[in-house]
This record gives sequence, C-alpha cells and structure tokens, in this order.
Amino acid sequence: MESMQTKVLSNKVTNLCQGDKITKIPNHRIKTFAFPVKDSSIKLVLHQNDLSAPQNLIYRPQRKHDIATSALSSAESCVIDKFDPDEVHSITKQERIGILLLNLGGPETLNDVQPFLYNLFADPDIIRLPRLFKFLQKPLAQLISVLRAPKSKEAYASIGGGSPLLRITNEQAEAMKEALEEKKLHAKIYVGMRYWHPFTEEAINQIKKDHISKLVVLPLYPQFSISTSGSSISVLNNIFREDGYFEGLPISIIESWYQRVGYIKSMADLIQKELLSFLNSEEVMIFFSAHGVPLSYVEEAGDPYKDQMEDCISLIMCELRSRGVKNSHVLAYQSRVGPVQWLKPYTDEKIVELGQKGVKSLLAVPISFVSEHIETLEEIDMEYKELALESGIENWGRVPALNCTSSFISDLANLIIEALPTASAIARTRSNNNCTDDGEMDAMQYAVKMLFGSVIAFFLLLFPKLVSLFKNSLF
Ligand SMILES: C=CC1=C(C)c2cc3[nH]c(cc4nc(cc5[nH]c(cc1n2)c(C)c5CCC(=O)O)C(CCC(=O)O)=C4C)c(C)c3C=C
Ligand SMILES: [Fe+2]
Repeated sequence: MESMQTKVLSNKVTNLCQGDKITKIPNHRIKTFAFPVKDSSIKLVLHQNDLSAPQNLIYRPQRKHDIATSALSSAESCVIDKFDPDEVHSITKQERIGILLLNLGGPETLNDVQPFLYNLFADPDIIRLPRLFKFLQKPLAQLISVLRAPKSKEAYASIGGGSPLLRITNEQAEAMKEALEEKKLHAKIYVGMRYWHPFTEEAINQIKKDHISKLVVLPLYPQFSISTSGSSISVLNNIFREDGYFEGLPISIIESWYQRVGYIKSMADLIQKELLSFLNSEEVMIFFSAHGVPLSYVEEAGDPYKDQMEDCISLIMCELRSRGVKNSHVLAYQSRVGPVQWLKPYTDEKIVELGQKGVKSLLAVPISFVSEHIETLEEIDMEYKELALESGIENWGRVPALNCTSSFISDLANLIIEALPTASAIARTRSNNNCTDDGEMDAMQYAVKMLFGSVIAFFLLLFPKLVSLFKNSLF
C-alpha cells in the first residue's frame, strides 16, 4: 500500500515521521494544503501561539476537483502531532455543537416518486448542461422525471412502496449521537437531504433555531463525487454565503472519508462474514459494485470519484489480505441513466462476462453508499441476481450495507470529533455569476426562459419517435 506523508517546515514540504513536532515560523500563512496521508492516525494540527488548543486540523484527501474549502486559514505556528481527544473536549465544552448529516433522500410513497425525480434531475450537478442551455434544466427535469417515473415507481413498489433511506439515516443519526455521548461529546444531530424531505434547508432552519455555535458537516458518502457530496455541499455553501447567521460561525465540512481505517475494517468485517456463508468460500469472487457517474464527470470535470473508489477498494482488499483472505475481486459500476457513457465496466455486462468465463460464485459488495436503498434492494438483490443466475453463476450473495454497524458508527463519531478543531468561519464571497441562480435572475428573464424551455420540452413530448428514443436509451 502506497503511503505518502508530508510535513510543513517553514515554506518547505518534506517527509514526515509519525509523532514529529514542528514549529513553524510565526505569521506564516497556509492557504490550501493537500495532505495525502492514508494512515489516518497522523494529522496536521495548526496551533496559534497563545492558545493551547488546536485551531485547525487538516484532514483532506488528495483530490483533483476543488470546491470551496474553509478549514485552512492562517496560523501562527504549526505542529504535527497525533490527535488527542481530551484536548478537543476541553475546547468544546462551552459550545453548542451541531452535526449535519447530508444524504440524498428518497421518495417515501409512490406519489413522491415523480417530484423526487424532478428535484434530482433539476440539479445542475446531476444533469450538467452547457451554460448556454442552462435555461432548459427545469423543463428537461420535468420531462425526464415524468418519463422515468413509471419505471422508478415499479422499482420502489417492489421494495415496499418507498425508500428506506430516511428511516436508516435517522437511525444512524441516533446511533451516532449515542456514540458521541459515550466519547463525552454532546451534540445535536441534523439530517439534511438533497432531493426529498427533510431538505437541507429544513435542517438549516432547525440549526438556527437551536442556536448552534459550531457545526460539523458530514456527507454520508464515503467517496466524493460532484454529483453527491459535491452537490450537497454546494447547496450548503450557497446558504452559508447568503445567510448572516453563518457569518463567523465555525464550520467544518468533511468532503470524503473512505480511507478511514474504521470504515475500511468495518467493510472488511462484513465481507469476511458474508464469504463464510458460501460452501466454497475461497472460490468466491468479490464483486464490488459502485454507483456509476457519467465518464465526463471524471474526464472533463475532474471528479475524484473514480480515483477514490479504486483507492478505497485497494484499501479494503489490503485489509482482507492481511487477514488471510485470498479471494479474487473486481470493480464495476451500476445504475447508469441516459444515453451518455458512464464509468466502465458496467455491472450488468461484467456479470454476464464472468458467467461466460465460468465464474460460479459471486459476492456483490455495494460500495458507494452506507445504507440500504433502492439500488441494493431492487437493482442488486433482484435484477443483478436474476441476471447472474441466467448467466451461469450458481452461487450469489450480497454484503449488507453498513447501516448502523457499531464499529462504523463509532468511527464516524471519531471522525466528527477529529473534525471539530478544523471548524472555521466560511468566507462569505458572493458569487458574481449573473445567470446561474434563479434568485439572481429577474422575474421577466425567468418567465421567458421557463416558457421557452417548456415549449421545447412540449415539442419533444409531441414527437413519439424522439420519446421512444428517450425511453429506450435513457430510461
Ligand atoms: C454515491 C452514490 C451515488 C452516485 C455517485 C449517484 C449519481 C447519480 N445518480 C443518478 C440518478 C439517480 N439516482 C437515483 C437514486 C439514488 N442514487 C443514489 C446514490 C448515488 N447517485 C442513491 C443512494 C439513490 C437511491 C435513493 C433511494 O431512494 O433509495 C435515482 C432514482 C432511482 C431510480 O429511478 O433509479 C436516479 C434517477 C445520476 C444521474 C447520477 C450521476 C450523475
Ligand atoms: Fe443516483
């Protein structure tokens, strides 16, 4: 396993040994700092000379796509040290700590499916239109959501009529609160969903009512993607910029956490346990199935999702190998939507290929999400299982999602505690982007764009050939 460690000494970045303490020259400013450390026991803590408590703690995986980050500002001196929870508690006793868990959200009833899909496709981080065509976003979302709704409804009906996501996320929040209390940190936990209730805005209103004085934001996606954590964080950053409450409020945003030892070990535990349920466990191929993203996200927009996914899988396999598990493994991407190319190999094609090659036993491991959801319960458990059995795979198994696994929840609680000292005020620079936000568009401009977009969408609906092309290739 590659492990790169870095230390700051004056202006230089050199190699670091665990436990190194380095005092940096006073008044040195640190603006951004990539900290590509895979061993999460090593942290970089920035101290101010007159305070004994850490002011900032940097915990940033290496990534290509740069979105707003706030944790790093200026520091008087710099110490590289191991994380000390007692020190954190001493500075947080007087605070009203809030933890905001971000997630995707899902329809609770079949009637919610179409409006939920509308919210999803109206997100410019999900359908990325060129600037010139941005005005089509909402009419297109309306069209696609109406066309896709019947298929999605069928899938949600087959798993009981709605998504289990809110229930599981609430259970995780409750379990996290208890784990934090055991670690002597009292915090209020909020759930903010991107596409369904309770929306992020609802969670933010509650945070304000509760007079939270320090906030940690934790997206429940281990790996960062523009389409998931990125989208949720940009909604938040817009709120933080516009709302005076957040001016000066210390906030720490955790962007990804797939490389945490606690998470990796929890995943390895689940895989190891499930392998034992096969009669021929050493012959089973471990089949990691990650939610896909369009290829352009990675190749054009610099989404670090694929790199992080591959990294994550090599860390899990490394952990399994250290336990003597020698099974082969493969990574494929599921749940593609639309006519564009997505990350490959595709899960369905890979299953067929493996069946043709004579593989007899597969263990599916959902890897991009930590709760059961439609794509584990319907796509993997029903569609892919059926496809596998038709393709000659004889033994099929699936690793459950982490949900409330206690080692995992405890590790997330540690992550929150470690992130607290990094909380710092978000820079409130207003975007000078004129035309991307409805709020910034005048009413007339908005009405014209909606009307024009709706006319185009309406014409698309009138052409049966186009619609059937949409239906066949998109949905
Ligand atoms: C890390 C996980 C996810 C990524 C990456 C992601 C990207 C992504 N998704 C869509 C389109 C849809 N996603 C849908 C549901 C859905 N997606 C995720 C996770 C990721 N999505 C979850 C957990 C869920 C399920 C929520 C639930 O209700 O249980 C759906 C709706 C379901 C369906 O109709 O299939 C769509 C559509 C795109 C286009 C995309 C990247 C651009
Ligand atoms: Fe999705």
